[in-house]
Amino acid sequence: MTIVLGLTGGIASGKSTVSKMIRELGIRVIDADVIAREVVEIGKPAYQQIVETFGLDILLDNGEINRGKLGEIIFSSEQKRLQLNEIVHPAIRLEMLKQIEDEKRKHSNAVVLDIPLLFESKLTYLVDKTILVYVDEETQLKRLMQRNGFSEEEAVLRIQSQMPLTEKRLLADELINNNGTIEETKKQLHDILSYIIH
Ligand SMILES: CC(C)(COP(=O)(O)OP(=O)(O)OC[C@H]1O[C@@H](n2cnc3c(N)ncnc32)[C@H](O)[C@@H]1O)[C@@H](O)C(=O)NCCC(=O)NCCS
Ligand SMILES: Nc1ncnc2c1ncn2[C@@H]1O[C@H](COP(=O)(O)OP(=O)(O)OP(=O)(O)O)[C@@H](O)[C@H]1O
Repeated sequence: MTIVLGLTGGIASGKSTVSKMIRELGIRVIDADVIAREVVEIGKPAYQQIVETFGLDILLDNGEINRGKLGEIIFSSEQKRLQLNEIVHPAIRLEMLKQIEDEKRKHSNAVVLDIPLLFESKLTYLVDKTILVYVDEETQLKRLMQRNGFSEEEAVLRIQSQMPLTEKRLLADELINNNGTIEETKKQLHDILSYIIH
């Protein structure tokens, strides 16, 4: 039996940092953000729908989607964000399901889905257990501004487009507090995995 773990968090809460640690243990991680990029490549059905919905202005000179520009649009309008979600989420979900099935066929002990919107998109049915990487609001804002070079306003808009981490904490099976050092986070992860995966 392959156990399917859902790794989630908020924007810049540390999911990628934790998923890298998981990969280092030899466990396969399926990254929803990577899949989200692949399903909107030129020529894919979702690409066409995005251009029809948001117009040619959101394209770069080479025809690819200008992610910075599309981000500005969808993180400042809930209606636009829901429109984009409706276009891309079904394709992301299908691809994630396919990759989970691949891993089950290989009889791996465990596979991890790294997916920021696990709770918002009600996708917990895909996984056996959920692990939340959380930080306090101040740390989240600071790390997001630093990593992406966003102004406070841009960073706040993105954080507010997701379910608050305080709410996600009530929904998750396991919690990793990532306010501290990388080593402290790694220890929590190892403790959780050694208890879940035998
Ligand atoms: C708007 C886009 C083009 C911005 O691209 P960009 O390269 O700047 O950011 P990236 O994709 O790396 O996402 C960064 C983080 O933003 C957050 N985020 C992304 N999309 C959304 C969304 N629709 N709602 C809430 N938060 C989101 C997530 O925490 C994600 O980890 C891109 O995020 C996108 O296509 N989003 C829609 C698909 C989606 O929902 N992805 C989230 C995982 S399923
Ligand atoms: N414990 C930590 N101490 C200091 N910095 C950290 C820690 N954990 C993560 N970071 C930094 O915070 C930023 C956000 O972390 P990371 O990219 O892992 O978040 P994420 O949840 O994957 O983000 P996203 O939702 O945008 O994909 C990165 O710049 C990362 O290097």
